[in-house]
Amino acid sequence: MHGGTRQPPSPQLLLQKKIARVTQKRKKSSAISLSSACFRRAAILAGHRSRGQVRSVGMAANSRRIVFVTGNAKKLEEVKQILGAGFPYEVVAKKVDLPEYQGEPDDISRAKAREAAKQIQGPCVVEDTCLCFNALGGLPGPYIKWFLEKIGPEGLHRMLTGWEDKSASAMCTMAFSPGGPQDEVLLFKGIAPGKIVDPRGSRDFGWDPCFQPDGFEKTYGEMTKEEKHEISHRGRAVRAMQEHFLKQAEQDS
Ligand SMILES: O=c1nc[nH]c2c1ncn2[C@H]1C[C@H](O)[C@@H](COP(=O)(O)OP(=O)(O)OP(=O)(O)O)O1
Ligand SMILES: [Mg+2]
Repeated sequence: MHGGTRQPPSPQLLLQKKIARVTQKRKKSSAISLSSACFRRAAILAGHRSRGQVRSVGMAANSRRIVFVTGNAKKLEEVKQILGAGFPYEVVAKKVDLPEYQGEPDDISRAKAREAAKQIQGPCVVEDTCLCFNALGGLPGPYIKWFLEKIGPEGLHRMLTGWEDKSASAMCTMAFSPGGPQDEVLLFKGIAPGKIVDPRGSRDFGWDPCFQPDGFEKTYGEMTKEEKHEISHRGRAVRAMQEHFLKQAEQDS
């Protein structure tokens, strides 16, 4: 790099600019709400609905909401924080205890989104979180919830006693269903590499105290929320989803 060269704008900054642009455009055109346009577009893209049919996906034409279906209040809090005030949707939570499916993460997220859409009778977003220990071939992976519940963050750390490799990755898969049982579910993934450590920091949220992301000396539990969201599995996945809907909104407006 030559002296004085400016750093390229961060992905967050670019995203904020896009949000501002789209929000501005929407203010100018009151013909159709942004989210409605996004959801309709997603349904069309999914290939199962023609332009004429998409209103039946269950999204009111003037709605500006994304229904996020989860049984976990902490996830909801984080998703809202990551989307931020600039996001032109209201995130509406629907607390449903969805089944804990087995299998590969993508299949689990798709099944979860379809089930959620069936239960709420309309388009929605769900997410599934995995914590994968490399020494264990990716386990506990999608089954982390039960491991955490039974043995806590200390136990997760102790599971790797006897293994030199403490590396792990946190993975969040956001899944959007346009609403219909046959509709294609769109997936947005975020992965954060790191390692499993003796727990440190806040015990507020799940396995946060025993996961230390690569490049940091702090665990998620020791980070501020802003620090965590900048690099976390969820931060990455939510921003990928946000980008997608904003791009669609820009094309639609
Ligand atoms: O950023 C995180 N930091 C620490 N712990 C976390 C995080 N994100 C999820 N977790 C925990 C919650 C649950 O014990 C398991 C994932 O299981 P997962 O099925 O995806 O979540 P859940 O059943 O609590 O909520 P949902 O109703 O959305 O399925 O890891
Ligand atoms: Mg769950």
